[in-house]
Amino acid sequence: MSYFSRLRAANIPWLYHFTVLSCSPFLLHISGIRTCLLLYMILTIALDAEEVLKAFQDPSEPPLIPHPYLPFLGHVIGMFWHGAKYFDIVNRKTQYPIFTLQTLNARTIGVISPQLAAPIQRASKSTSFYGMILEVTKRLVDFDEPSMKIIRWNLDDELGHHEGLMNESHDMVASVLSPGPILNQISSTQLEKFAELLNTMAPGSNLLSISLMDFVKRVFTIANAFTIYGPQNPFAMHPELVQKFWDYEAGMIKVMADIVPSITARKPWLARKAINAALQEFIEKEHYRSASPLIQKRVAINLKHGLTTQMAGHAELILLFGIIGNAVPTTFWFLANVYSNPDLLEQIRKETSQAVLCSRNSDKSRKEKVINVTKLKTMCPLLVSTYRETLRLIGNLASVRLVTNTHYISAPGHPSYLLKKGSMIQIAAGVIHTSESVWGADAKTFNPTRFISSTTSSEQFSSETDAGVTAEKTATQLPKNVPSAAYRAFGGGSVICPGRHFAQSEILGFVALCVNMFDVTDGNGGVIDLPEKDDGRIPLSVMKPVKEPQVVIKRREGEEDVIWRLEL
Ligand code: HEM
Repeated sequence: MSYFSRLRAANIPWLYHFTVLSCSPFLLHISGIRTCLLLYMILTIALDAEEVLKAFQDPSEPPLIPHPYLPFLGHVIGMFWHGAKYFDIVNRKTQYPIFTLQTLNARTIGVISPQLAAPIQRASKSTSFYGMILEVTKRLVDFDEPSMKIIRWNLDDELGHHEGLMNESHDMVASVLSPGPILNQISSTQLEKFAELLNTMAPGSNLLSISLMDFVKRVFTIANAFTIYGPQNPFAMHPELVQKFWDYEAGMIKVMADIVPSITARKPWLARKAINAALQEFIEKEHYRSASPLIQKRVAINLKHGLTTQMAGHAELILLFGIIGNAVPTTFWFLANVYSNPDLLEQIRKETSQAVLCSRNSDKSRKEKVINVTKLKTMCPLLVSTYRETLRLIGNLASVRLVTNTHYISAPGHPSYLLKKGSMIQIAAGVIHTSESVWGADAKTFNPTRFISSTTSSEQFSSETDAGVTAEKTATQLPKNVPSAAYRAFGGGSVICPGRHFAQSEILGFVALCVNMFDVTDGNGGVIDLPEKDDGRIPLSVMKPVKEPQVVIKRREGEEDVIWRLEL
């Protein structure tokens, strides 16, 4: 199709333009014609520009969807207004597997098809994750320009080798958090810390009245800080920072907007200042020397490449967010899904009892129960499947990539698509996770058995530990016929979340411990209501609830004096 035919076919009111142009000389004076034509030109450019861009687009590019009322700005406002839901809104109208949105002077490519997501996340040589997130990170943690220069150096191997701070740090994090002895050691410390904290939270017949989210926040922040950052971590040295971290987390978008944040985002901005100061102290006083290998190596890399102690401290803020920012809301939803459904709770209690070992403590005065997390992964398919299903329905964080080299992608059943250098890609996890064509007619509903396979030979979900024990039913990575790129809770490709193995152990262990230790009810002793998901925010992590439920937590009857432990 020639450019001319494409222009003719575009959604442009040619008759209106022709009428205005041909009638204005007869209706207006010379000076009036000039003003009129000027106004007309501005209006035309403004209103039809995206249609013209669409007509001149390379036919192999993902089709451009012009905004119906407000070119250049309309889609940007839509994304801010509707958050991750915006791709769903656009997709419902167009049903394209991949499309382009003009966002100011840039192009955002929305990917709705998991078949096309697969080659995109594989093309790590022509796309960049860091190219998209570094500017956001700079604003989030308050990096200065000299640090950004160090961080940006050879970011995507553009100098032909794999050196540089980000490359070294990425490879180190991926290696330390991969299945193996270091990860096992970190996970074991974390599980022991969870048990130590929970044993003291609602002891004996005491009742703990608390917001369910605050309960998870408190335990996860203290335990993760201890496990990853060591006994002299900033939260142990300054306990008031636990609340401040979450004050910051709640206002990250406002801080990131960076419009006089000391006024427009005062609470999160002040909270960040306090945490950053404590992180700087953590580096300057060398408290990281007693932290996990992950932090010891990370700080060493950052200092070696020339970050100041202050900036090396700031750098930890983004990792802290990576460690607890997703794990906390995920655990909240996992608990909410289980405690709001008495049948599921009963089944999970029964199933996890297989992984509980009973004994007596050293002086034989109290009963001790130990939950083995390796057994949870291999013998408790319902627990594992509920975890994965929980993540499927709350994981709407788009995988973002910047196209660094113009290239084609292809996938079975689709034409080849041209992705041009400079375009920003967003693989729309939220849309893919709830697509009926991918997950079946019940795609939008919670089905805790979705990831259970009835065959004994199916792929085991547990990858990091010895999966010697097989159950009759096993939790599978994916239900039959669902392509692997359709499960996007942890992203995909070379930057797939390196913390996913750690997250799985800590979350399965924590939830199994809670269901075995506690009854969790609403204020009147009844079953808690499942809160509504807030899917209208710009997501930086998995979805949050619209309202955080208040709950009452107490030890299960007959179990009041048991000492609980978790082991890997
Ligand atoms: C349920 C919990 C978690 C979820 C849902 C989650 C999700 C994600 C997602 C979606 C990404 C982006 C990947 C992409 O765009 O392809 C990511 C990256 C990352 N996550 Fe996680 N995450 C979780 C827990 C953790 C934990 C516990 C850690 C650390 C111990 C961690 C460390 C990281 C890091 C360092 C990255 C950046 C990867 C890179 O630079 O290559 N995450 N995570």
